[in-house]
Amino acid sequence: MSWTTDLGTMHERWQEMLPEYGLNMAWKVAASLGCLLAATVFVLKWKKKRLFLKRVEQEQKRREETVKAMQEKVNGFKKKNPGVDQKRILNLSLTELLELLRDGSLSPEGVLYAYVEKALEVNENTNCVTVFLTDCEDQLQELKKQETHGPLYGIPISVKEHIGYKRQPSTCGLVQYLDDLENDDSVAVKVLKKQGAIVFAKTNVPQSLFCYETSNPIYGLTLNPQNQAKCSGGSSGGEGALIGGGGSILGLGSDTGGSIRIPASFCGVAGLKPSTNRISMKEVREIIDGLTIPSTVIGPLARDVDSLALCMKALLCDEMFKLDPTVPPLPFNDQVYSSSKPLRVGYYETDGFNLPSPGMRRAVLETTKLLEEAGHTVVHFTPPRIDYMKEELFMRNLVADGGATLYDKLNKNIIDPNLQEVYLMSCLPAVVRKALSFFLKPWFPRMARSLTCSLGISSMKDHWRSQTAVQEYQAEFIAEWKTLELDVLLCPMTGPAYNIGYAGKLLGRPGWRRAPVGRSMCSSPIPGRIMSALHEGGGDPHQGTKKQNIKVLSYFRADSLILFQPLQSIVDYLSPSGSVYTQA
Ligand SMILES: CCCCCCCCCCCCCC(=O)O
Repeated sequence: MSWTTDLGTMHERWQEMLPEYGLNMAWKVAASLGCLLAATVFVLKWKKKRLFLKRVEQEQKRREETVKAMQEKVNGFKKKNPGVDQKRILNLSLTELLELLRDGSLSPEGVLYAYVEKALEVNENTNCVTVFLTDCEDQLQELKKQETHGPLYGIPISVKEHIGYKRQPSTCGLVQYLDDLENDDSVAVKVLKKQGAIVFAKTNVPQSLFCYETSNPIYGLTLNPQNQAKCSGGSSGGEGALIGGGGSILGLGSDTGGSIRIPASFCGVAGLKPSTNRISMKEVREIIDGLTIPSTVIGPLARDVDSLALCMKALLCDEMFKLDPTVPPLPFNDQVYSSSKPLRVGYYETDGFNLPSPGMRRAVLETTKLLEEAGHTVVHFTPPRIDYMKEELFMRNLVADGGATLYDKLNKNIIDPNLQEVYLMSCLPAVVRKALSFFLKPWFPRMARSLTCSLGISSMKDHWRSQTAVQEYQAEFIAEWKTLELDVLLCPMTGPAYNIGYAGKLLGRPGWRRAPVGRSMCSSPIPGRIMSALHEGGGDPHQGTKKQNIKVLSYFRADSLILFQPLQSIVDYLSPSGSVYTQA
């Protein structure tokens, strides 16, 4: 064989091998790139998790230090003042406590440390405090400088975690906000201080606030103070647990779709969701900035209805109207509050969408009887088109961007187990949600509708249409209300408290099924608790009407919480009961 023939054969063989060799090579390169990519993703994820956990660990340490510092302050005070009767102080109602503070029988220090000591104990049992505010001694000094005693003189108060407090983060349970310390107090906190209150703790929230189970990867899970197998509800679950356990006499929470009302119900305390922008939202962190329908509002939680009214009276003052001129300058209407005129009370046991628990249904009916015996007129009320309101109006507007903002906020975090489903839903591309909705429709019509609503608003035209639909629904609700000439509406409330893990699960599955939640998710009711809620309303302050129209009927001993709602509150939030989205 000649030299040239050799070369020719080699060339031919090379030509034959090339495709195979090239293909093998391509596979190898692709596989290596894939491995590299996977390894990079893994390393980045691992790094992110490590950074996250490190930052969380630092925050937990900081939190522990505030616990220790507060314990030391309590010990120091008790050593110097051995005669202070903590038990007596804790048993006083807010009105009684204020009286004794004003006449000097009790000192603000004595009251503060009695509550801090109890709060430390409740926190130990329920994990409800995110941070103790160790500057409370400075606040006591400031209080001494005040010339007159404000309406909350010497009252220790707790606030929900996302309500701004200077030099503290407002995280909403999200790690990216841990280093974003507030430069100043929020308006609500400034007003509380001005009125004589001592703010001593910030309380726990669910991750992102969009959940009815108070749990997040930074501060952990908050338990129910009455029964540790139960959750405290959310999103003001830290407040509910602290007040329900006796560690605070008054607190501020916030509510978009039940976040004051549900923890109040679960923890056996009273709560008020006031009308939109009644209390300033300045320097209160919101998850979806710019969300106006539905809107978030700050409101008080306390042991009884009188304390809620007292807190509202104190907050609705010139100081707040001056600090935040967007808040309508309407003071509390005491005349309406203390009126004993018989009322026309509308009621319903179920809104036809959410099934009440048996205890709740019974409580509503027993309450109607008590109201009649007390001389009020009770009329049955059918809330109009609740499924439409909850799905098309509330849900669609809440996630008008299809969940994109929520996804952005959660994405920087380890996702709390209670938020997994919501997170997953917000990750799903629109086309997948549409397809899922289509296939699920015959078997799970509610779930299918929820998926469609989770797509949000697709265009400006759609947005205006949705706003009009909200206005039309409000008009429909008002018309129904006026036909029956109602003063107030008595509604069932979500509760009794759910076992741990269930309140969170409900969020990702709005409207999947009509499950007998009363039986499957709640077990025994909380016996003999005083539970009540009150709602505030009146003419639209922006339109210059004068009535503030607070109605407080009374409170009742029942095994379930009852909700009283005057008209404005309902129309404001499109939410005729606190049980929105909780019992699907
Ligand atoms: C695409 C994402 C779907 C997200 C579903 C969100 C459900 C919203 C529940 C509303 C919770 C409101 C809590 C509150 O009252 O502050």
